[in-house]
Amino acid sequence: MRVDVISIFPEYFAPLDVSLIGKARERGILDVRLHQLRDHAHDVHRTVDDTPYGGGPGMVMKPEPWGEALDEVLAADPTAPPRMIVPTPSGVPFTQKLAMEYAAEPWLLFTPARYEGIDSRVMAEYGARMRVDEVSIGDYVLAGGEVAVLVMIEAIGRLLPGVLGNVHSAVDDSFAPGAMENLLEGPVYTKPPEWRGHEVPEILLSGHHGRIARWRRDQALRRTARNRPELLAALAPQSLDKHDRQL
Ligand SMILES: Oc1ccccc1-c1ccno1
Repeated sequence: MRVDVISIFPEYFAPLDVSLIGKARERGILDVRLHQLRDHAHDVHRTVDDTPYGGGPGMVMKPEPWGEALDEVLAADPTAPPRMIVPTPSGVPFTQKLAMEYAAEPWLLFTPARYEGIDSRVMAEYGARMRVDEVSIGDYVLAGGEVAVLVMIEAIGRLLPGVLGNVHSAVDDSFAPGAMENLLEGPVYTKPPEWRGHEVPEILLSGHHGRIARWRRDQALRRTARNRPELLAALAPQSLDKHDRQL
């Protein structure tokens, strides 16, 4: 997968050089290319923003630098454009389902904005040429979209074939399709069996895989009921068995 990011702070993406995503890049699974938006602002101050038409607080990102930067990226393959993702508090929710959809794409283009956002004519111009998604990573306001892009690249990148060492990790994720879909993951334990007087639940040392799976599902249901009751309410009734309903 190719991923292009246009930003005035490309240095924000240094974390993509390390750990899981860094290794995926080294192995050629992920090809991340960063572009400095200011290289496409040609005045002496390399200006990328201006005051909003109609008044109001803050500044809006000018269309010209974005247009030049986007045209340069798209020139790589004009016949098969990327999917453009615009992080914004006003976007559709970024979910595991959307991450899986994006993980199937050959080319993604992220356009993190600062200030009050990008002049809307940019999305109108490029929306006529390719799929442009406005996406939110949550109901809060950031100083800019770079952190949102980091979140999305990690969530998408870990789903690419060959990135996760243990294929089951992605399948067993919270929110991944399957038996635990829309349930939060329960508690996890590792050695030592006792630590500061806290013992590992006996069932996990029993070797009874069926009972262990049942215990883990119970713990997932309890944690989901406690922390995200709306997810439990949204579960299809047939996805809860007789035992689940007794909890
Ligand atoms: O708060 C933001 C500011 C700029 C770009 C994106 C965001 C955002 C907030 C939540 N998801 O995206």
